Amino acid sequence: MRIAVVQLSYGEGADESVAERAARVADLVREHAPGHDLVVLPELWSAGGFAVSEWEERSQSLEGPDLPEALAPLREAVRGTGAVLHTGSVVERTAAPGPEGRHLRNTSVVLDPEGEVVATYPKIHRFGFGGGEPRLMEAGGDLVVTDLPAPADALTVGLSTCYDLRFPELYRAQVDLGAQMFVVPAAWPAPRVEAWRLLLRARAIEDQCFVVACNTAGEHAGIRMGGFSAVIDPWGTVLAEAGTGQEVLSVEIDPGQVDRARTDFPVLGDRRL
Ligand SMILES: NC(=O)CCC(=O)C(=O)O
Repeated sequence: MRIAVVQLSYGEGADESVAERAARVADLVREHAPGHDLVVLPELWSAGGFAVSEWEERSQSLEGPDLPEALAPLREAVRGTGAVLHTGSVVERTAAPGPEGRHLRNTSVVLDPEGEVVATYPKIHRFGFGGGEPRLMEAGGDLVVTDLPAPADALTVGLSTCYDLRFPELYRAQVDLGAQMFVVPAAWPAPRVEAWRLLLRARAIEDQCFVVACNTAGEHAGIRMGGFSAVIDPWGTVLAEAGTGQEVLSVEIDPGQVDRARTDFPVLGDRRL
């Protein structure tokens, strides 16, 4: 199974519109998706992970048959490449308010090779300590563990987003639902990037899963993003890691490694609840 991790940079076009940024990202998908089974983009690239004041204006509706402005060009880009596309996440605008009365969520969207939506995941743990996401967004309430369509169907995948990484019980719950690989889009800043690198490896080791993690690079809203996207195997070995700029990782993984690791070193069987 070959995976492409597209670590996007906000770079010089930090003030680009949603349409301009989506066109730029679609070009990257068109260029890099061929030859890959799964392509992964980072969290909130169309709205800006920390551009809180722009979230409302840049929010996207996922209701109805047509994809919104940020995702429609990606549908066109992935068609014909043969890859499944994890589009990272968007600021989703819902018609009905959620339990806390808000209309926004941080929602990941996965497209099949025809560009149809096959999975969504509203982020459960909101980052901001009372500001940012907890102030403006509803929290997701459901674990999402799913078998992606072919050709990315070799492993059962658990979806999570950025700050979720700090909550190991989420990942253990996903393992209990069958997860063999965690896909984690992120907008994780540079000052805490060593925590990001460590937690990615910890989740891989403790849950004996592949971790596919796609962070953002560059700077926006005065925050420098951390980069260091990575693909990590179930033993915690880093198979590939990006630097701090825009970069695309292309990594071949052996899906059989999950079952082999869990058989050869059956630590999950020693849990005491
Ligand atoms: N977008 C996020 O969830 C940021 C998380 C973060 O910066 C941290 O956990 O540290």
